[in-house]
Amino acid sequence: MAATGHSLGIPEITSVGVIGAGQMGNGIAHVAALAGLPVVLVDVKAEALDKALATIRRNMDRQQAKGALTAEAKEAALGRIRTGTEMALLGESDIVIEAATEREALKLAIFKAACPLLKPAAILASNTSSIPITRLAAATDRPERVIGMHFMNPVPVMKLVEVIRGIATDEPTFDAVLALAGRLGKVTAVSQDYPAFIVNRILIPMINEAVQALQEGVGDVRSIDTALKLGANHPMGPLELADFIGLDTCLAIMRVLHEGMGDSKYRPSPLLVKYVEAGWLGRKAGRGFYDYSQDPPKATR
Ligand SMILES: CC(=O)CC(=O)SCCNC(=O)CCNC(=O)[C@H](O)C(C)(C)COP(=O)(O)OP(=O)(O)OC[C@H]1O[C@@H](n2cnc3c(N)ncnc32)[C@H](O)[C@@H]1OP(=O)(O)O
Ligand SMILES: NC(=O)C1=CN([C@@H]2O[C@H](COP(=O)(O)OP(=O)(O)OC[C@H]3O[C@@H](n4cnc5c(N)ncnc54)[C@H](OP(=O)(O)O)[C@@H]3O)[C@@H](O)[C@H]2O)C=CC1
Repeated sequence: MAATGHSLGIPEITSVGVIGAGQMGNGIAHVAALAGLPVVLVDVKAEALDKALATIRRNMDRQQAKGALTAEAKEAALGRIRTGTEMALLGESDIVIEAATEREALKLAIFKAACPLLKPAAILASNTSSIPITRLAAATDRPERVIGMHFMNPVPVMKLVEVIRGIATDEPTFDAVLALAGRLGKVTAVSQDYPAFIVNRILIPMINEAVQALQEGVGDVRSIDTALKLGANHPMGPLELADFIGLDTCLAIMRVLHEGMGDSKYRPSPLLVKYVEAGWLGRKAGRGFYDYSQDPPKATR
């Protein structure tokens, strides 16, 4: 492990820990392992880890089929990923990137539990979509080494990492994370620590508006998605994208915006709330605005 030589002694990042093996956690593990970094992926459920490893292999197979990856490079990358349900496994990681469910109380509990197990110099990053980094940092023993490292979904494909400094985040931590993002082949955009940062401050209210338009009957699911795909050249319609992100995550982000900005223009659409209450969370649940038990998926309204 090479030292960077700055006064706080934060090491150059040569190993990565990831907490939460859902769609984002598996993507972050994927790109870090492909960049040659040893990765430890931790989740509360062993089944989530098995599923994540299968997803990573499937996505790497796809890259191999396209000629972007050799079989040897794929096996080497997969061999760099260790998984487990114990957070103590993160004790050797230079950076730990938290990618658990978008719930502030859960993230605060994870940060509190993780700190005593990490190297004193380890950076603690959150992939949160919306929760203030300063608030998460304040729950730790190292607020200067806490930072937002917000990857986009699907991580292996999307170029951007949004980097968010909390009020206490120091320069070496910021620099180390910019360097890591570069090593992962990503381009960074720096956001101030305001609710939902840049991408989701703009993207999620658009999705919420699409759900509101659906609720009001302005158009059905297909009309709304077709309108934005062909009318604004979006790769996915807003309802298809909401299903892809996860409706629980979209709702959690709208709630952070609503509370954090104190402005009624951010109120979540009641129909979005109803879908989440029904457990229709999108692709990961098999049903959201589309029903994925059918091929092609069938619009639900
Ligand atoms: C909520 C938050 O906090 C922040 C967010 O992330 S918001 C969400 C941001 N993401 C988006 O907006 C995604 C919008 N959608 C898209 O860009 C595209 O639909 C998509 C890239 C996901 C898929 O594109 P597509 O053309 O429909 O599908 P497909 O042709 O199968 O895939 C395009 C490429 O991505 C690759 N790909 C797709 N999913 C992949 C995955 N999970 N892993 C690895 N590669 C993947 C494909 O192999 C293909 O690669 P090539 O270009 O080398 O051929
Ligand atoms: N979905 C998206 O498009 C994007 C999401 N994000 C952010 O990334 C984070 C993860 O989102 P996403 O991957 O979509 O969510 P998922 O629901 O796919 O995955 C979250 C994972 O975290 C696990 N988890 C829950 N509690 C713990 C815990 N205490 N310790 C370890 N793991 C835990 C969950 O397990 P279980 O299922 O058992 O609860 C699940 O496996 C969120 O903060 C989200 O806002 C950021 C960018 C894009």
